[in-house]
Amino acid sequence: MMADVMQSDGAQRAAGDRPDAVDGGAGDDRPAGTGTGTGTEDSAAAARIVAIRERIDEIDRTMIDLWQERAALSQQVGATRIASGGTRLVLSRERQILERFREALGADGTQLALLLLRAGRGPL
Ligand SMILES: O=C(O)C(=O)C[C@]1(C(=O)O)C=C[C@@H](O)C=C1
Repeated sequence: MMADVMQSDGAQRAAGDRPDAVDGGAGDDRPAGTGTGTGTEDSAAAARIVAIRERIDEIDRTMIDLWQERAALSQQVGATRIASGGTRLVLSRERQILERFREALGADGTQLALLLLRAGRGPL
């Protein structure tokens, strides 16, 4: 939550008039730790945000677990291949993965897949 902004005429700007304001950002001059941290002073909206955030946090935990599992599996594949005299990388496979993420998520998918690949096999 941000404190309402006092205008030069002494009026306070309404919450809906500052959609670009940032809770905890540069213009937020309230003491640290005050407010609900939801970005709104409307209690019903704040409660809904807190409820939705529970699922967001659950999704984030799952994604972190999956990220770590994938990296470990990728390292196992690499170690298996190198131990058998094979190559460290298989670029044709990496291209398939990059394409899969690009098709599903667009340009951000490509960036995500690059990070995912680096987490497993290390930097190129
Ligand atoms: O599938 C493989 O062959 C892997 O080694 C795994 C992986 C990946 O993280 O997906 C990592 C490195 C390779 O260049 C290609 C793909």
